[in-house]
Amino acid sequence: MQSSVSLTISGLWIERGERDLCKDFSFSAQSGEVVRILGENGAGKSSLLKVIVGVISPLEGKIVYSGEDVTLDRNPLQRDAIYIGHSVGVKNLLTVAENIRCYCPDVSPETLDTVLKQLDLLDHIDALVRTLSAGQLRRVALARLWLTEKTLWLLDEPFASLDVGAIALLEERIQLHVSSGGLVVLTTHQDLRSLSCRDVALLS
Ligand SMILES: Nc1ncnc2c1ncn2[C@@H]1O[C@H](COP(=O)(O)OP(=O)(O)OP(=O)(O)O)[C@@H](O)[C@H]1O
Repeated sequence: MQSSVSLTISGLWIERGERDLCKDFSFSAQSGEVVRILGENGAGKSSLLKVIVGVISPLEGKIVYSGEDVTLDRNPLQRDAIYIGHSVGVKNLLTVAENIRCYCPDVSPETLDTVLKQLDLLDHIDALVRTLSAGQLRRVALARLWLTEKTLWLLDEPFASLDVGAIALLEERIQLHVSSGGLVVLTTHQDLRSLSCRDVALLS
């Protein structure tokens, strides 16, 4: 994991489906922080994360990652980042283990077992992910999050579909990640129990 990172967004303007989102939006964050993007349904929170990771392009604005202008080329940021969106990014025709190995090819069988056990997925290790529940699918994405050693976590509604135990586990892991130099930008409509975040509001 890279030791210290920062993200600065200035003058951002996103247009989606002829709607203006985040007009003249700016924020800055650095290693050690959890930034929670707040806003009503449709305010543009998911769109903002997609812009940061480079899935969609803004109309205007500047994105600087760890001192480097990445507005036109998000590669330096993408190398350090993991983005988990609403659809969690699993391949339906692969098993749980195969899905995780797609992203983490070097994971040892022991480490994989340990993480799947923590997430209560060990009994499903050879199950096709299309046979899993919504919460279990999200747990597969969390296994990926634990195992890929990325500094910048971009998480869109990461607590969705999780039960109380998994929410507590995720809050704990996020806290641990930022304590060891990570940076987390997330969206959630969920009340968080133990996680301290800095709130950044997106006005619609
Ligand atoms: N693929 C798309 N094409 C056109 N417009 C889109 C697309 N995706 C989202 N939008 C529009 O962009 C706006 C912002 O959507 P976005 O998903 O970013 O909001 P959000 O704040 O994450 O909402 P929620 O809290 O409901 O998840 C909405 O008006 C939505 O209709």
